[in-house]
Amino acid sequence: ISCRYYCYYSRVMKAKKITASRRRSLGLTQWPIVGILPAIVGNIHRILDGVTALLASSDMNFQCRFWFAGFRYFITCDPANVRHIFTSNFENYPKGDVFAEMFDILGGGVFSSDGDRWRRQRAKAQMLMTTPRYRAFVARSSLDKVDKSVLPFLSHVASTSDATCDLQDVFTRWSFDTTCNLVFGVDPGCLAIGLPDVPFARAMDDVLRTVFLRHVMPVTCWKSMRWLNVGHEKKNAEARRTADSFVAATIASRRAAYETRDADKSAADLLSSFICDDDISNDPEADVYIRDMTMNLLVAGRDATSSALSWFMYLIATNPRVEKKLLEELAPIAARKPPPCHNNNGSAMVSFEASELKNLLYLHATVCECLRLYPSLPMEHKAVVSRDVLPSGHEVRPGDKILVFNYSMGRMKRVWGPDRREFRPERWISEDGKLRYVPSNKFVAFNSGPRTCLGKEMVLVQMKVTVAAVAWNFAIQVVPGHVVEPKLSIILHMKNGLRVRVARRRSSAKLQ
Ligand code: HEM
Repeated sequence: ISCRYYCYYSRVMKAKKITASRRRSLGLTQWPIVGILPAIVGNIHRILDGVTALLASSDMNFQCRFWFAGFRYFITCDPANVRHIFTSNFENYPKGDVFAEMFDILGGGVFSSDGDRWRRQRAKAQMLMTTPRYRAFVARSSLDKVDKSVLPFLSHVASTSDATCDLQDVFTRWSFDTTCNLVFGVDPGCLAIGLPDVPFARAMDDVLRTVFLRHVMPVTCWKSMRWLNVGHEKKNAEARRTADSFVAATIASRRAAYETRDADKSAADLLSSFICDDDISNDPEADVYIRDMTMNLLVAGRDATSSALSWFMYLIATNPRVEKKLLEELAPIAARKPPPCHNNNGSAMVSFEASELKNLLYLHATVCECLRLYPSLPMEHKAVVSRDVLPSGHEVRPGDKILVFNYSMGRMKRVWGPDRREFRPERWISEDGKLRYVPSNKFVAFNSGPRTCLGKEMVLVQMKVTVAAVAWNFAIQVVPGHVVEPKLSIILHMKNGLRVRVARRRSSAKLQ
């Protein structure tokens, strides 16, 4: 971001009665010509906490612009504005063309499209993802993956001499395999002892890295690089070829299987459902539609889920009080399982069915609390169609960009109270022991309004099945000295991974 950063942020600050000394304490001195650009560049490594501090001091909203490029940004984490932008005046705030271009990997799929196209894609995906058959498939395959991959892998790590691994890498592999299986009905086997290199997974990493760089580079710059086919844009083009050929080959072989009647008629993965759907199959553009839809679900699901799992295990490992309460909640279910081989993984390890975990209040509260503090998508991007005045009193105009900071929302005193920085699942439980209702414009981890995450129910099942089994069977400890901090990315990954020491729990030690 090598530009003069002009903003009328100072006017907003003044309006909000923020003193110059307070601004200086945030490192936000207004310099002549360059404005607060030095502060932004100097804090780029901690941009999420920097923006959070700024939002906390400016009543949860501020506005700024890059004059040289004609960009105006409105930055917010105000629940009233979120309700307005995501729900009450939804039609005025699409994702916009720039977003669709940055995410060109998604084609015209549900995640990046707007208007009627988005509506049709969403309705179709929602219909297929909410059937009892698909829900049962999610529950079954999540448990299967835990039994056959996650527990054996961690057991192997625990038996090695240093017993350490990067848990974030484990969950990214887990998530890729699981999402591929749910979307394509194929498990690429990324999470296996030896951690094999899978070209499709590597290609998806390269593509998403490029999407992030497109968010932080001037548009003309990355577009020129794309045109010249150099740097990360060149790598991206190669990665897209790998990803597209995997998807095209998978669609072609599944279609062939259906045509020769070799296909597994009981398959519940989304690709099979799309191929069997008459509306989609009769469309002359069916393969493009299926390619876009499946690629969108893969991109939407994979990294968000692995990020959530990594932060969950980090929070449990560093909060023994919460870990103990979770194990106490799981203990009666584990006790009901017949000894000595408690489940279908052939070992003495215990795993839990989705149906057994469905009503566990503390487990649910812990997942929500984790996503409050560490939402997998730390910010969201909206365009403005016509002039509007937001509930905060700020005016936005066509051409403005709105960035909603989900990460900051979870850290606002006015939204979550003075203990907002504490990891305290109890805040989700009411005095009468029920789950407390929290509106989605305040808990934005899964978005709010008509574009609410389509994978929400599915991911809650996957997360609970996985974290319950890992926490019950293994004591996870962050390797001393390992620094855990957010990475600069569109997904809230950990910059240095999550280096942990893994030990099998003895039954007698589980509740100590
Ligand atoms: C912990 C995991 C997840 C989190 C925190 C999460 C969060 C979100 C958020 C914040 C959005 C809105 C993004 C935006 O508009 O820019 C979104 C959209 C979406 N998510 Fe998720 N997601 C997760 C997992 C999944 C999974 C596993 C799937 C399905 C495979 C999925 C499918 C979608 C889809 C299709 C959309 C687009 C909805 C639309 O625009 O109408 N998500 N998700």
